[in-house]
Amino acid sequence: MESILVNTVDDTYPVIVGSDALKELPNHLRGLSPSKILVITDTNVDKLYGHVLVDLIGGDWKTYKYVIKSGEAAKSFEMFYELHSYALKNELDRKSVIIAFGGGVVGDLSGFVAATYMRGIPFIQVPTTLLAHDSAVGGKVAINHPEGKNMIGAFYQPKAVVYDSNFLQSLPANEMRSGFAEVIKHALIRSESLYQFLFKEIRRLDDIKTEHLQRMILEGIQIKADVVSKDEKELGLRAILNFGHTLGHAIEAEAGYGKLSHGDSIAIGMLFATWLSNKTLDVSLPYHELKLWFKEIGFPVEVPASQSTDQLISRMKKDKKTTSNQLTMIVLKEIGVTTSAIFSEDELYSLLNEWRAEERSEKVD
Ligand SMILES: NC(=O)c1ccc[n+]([C@@H]2O[C@H](COP(=O)([O-])OP(=O)(O)OC[C@H]3O[C@@H](n4cnc5c(N)ncnc54)[C@H](O)[C@@H]3O)[C@@H](O)[C@H]2O)c1
Ligand SMILES: O=C(O)C(=O)C[C@@H](O)[C@H](O)[C@H](O)COP(=O)(O)O
Ligand SMILES: [Zn+2]
Repeated sequence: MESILVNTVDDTYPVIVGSDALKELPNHLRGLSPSKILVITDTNVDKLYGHVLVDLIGGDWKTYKYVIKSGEAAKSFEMFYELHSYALKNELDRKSVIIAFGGGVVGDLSGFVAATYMRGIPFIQVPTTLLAHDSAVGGKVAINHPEGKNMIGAFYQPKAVVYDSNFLQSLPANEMRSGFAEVIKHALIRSESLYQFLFKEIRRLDDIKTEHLQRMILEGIQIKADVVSKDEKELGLRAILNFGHTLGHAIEAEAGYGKLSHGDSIAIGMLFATWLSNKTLDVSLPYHELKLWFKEIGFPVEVPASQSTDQLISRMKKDKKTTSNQLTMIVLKEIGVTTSAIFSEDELYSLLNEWRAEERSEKVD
């Protein structure tokens, strides 16, 4: 078992990682002396593991459980309101603790409820997806708006993250792929050696060796923890964690929440950002190698044909990194080294169109 620390302005918290990490949860709860506990989970996780968590903590503390319908649609204002009503009905107070037990959807939603209930109560992340090696760490909590991803939210750090890799054994293939996109992101922005390792060893996701999985989770979390510890509220450096997300979020929202996974969407976004790096900086990143690898893994590698460049640019304009109509893209100077590039709406429109046209013509050739 490993413990990685995240240092924030107000606090330092551990990310406990490993098989059987879950047994550390009661210790962390004891440290918080909760008056009550609210476990928020989703229908799939509850079916598989609901009893495990309740058996572990239910004897020691008055515990409530709220099960949301699985899927991205739950990151909604309605569900946020519903959870607040449930917490009020059951008289949770300021010493109550929320446990987010699930993937990034449960984590983002529950974290935002914790951030806002009575102006903030403690919460612990117990992630159950590969993607959540990213989402559970760093305190970005949010719900979606039809206009855009994570538009209503906060920076609100958990008291601890307990990441038990045993949960990943039941994760469906498409969800492993979605999480793997964020692992690749962490490598591309911060670690050439992690990228080389992933590229060499991981050609398919249904037979990942345990030690390979452990390595990618640990290094991914270390990268995330390091960036967040240096820039908790995205005043500068943290924006690198958004590599692939400017286009990726636009694609995800345009498809309709839950239609295309977060990871699949940002995989397309990362390909565009890599192409854009080659096009606009004096660099030659292995774009074609990356694209072929993505295809082999099963990622979509193009923007859905039904989405127009117009629609996408209008969504990208609303990205949180945009200021005064200038769109910011995180690009790569080399693998493991990023910089940011600013574009006007028209410039980015032309570049996105050019990339899409090139991809179409390559398919025909
Ligand atoms: N806050 C952040 O920093 C951050 C970072 C990355 C992504 N995100 C957000 O995370 C969300 C995506 O998270 P996700 O990919 O974990 O999605 P998710 O929470 O929807 O989980 C994916 C699916 O897997 C199921 N599942 C979860 N754990 C399981 C398990 N152990 N076994 C079997 N099935 C299981 C879920 O029920 C769901 O159907 C998006 O909303 C994205 O915007 C947030
Ligand atoms: O932690 C961060 O910072 C990230 O950008 C991580 C991303 O993987 C994640 O999808 C995040 O929710 C995106 O944030 P947003 O600010 O673009 O909504
Ligand atoms: Zn992401």
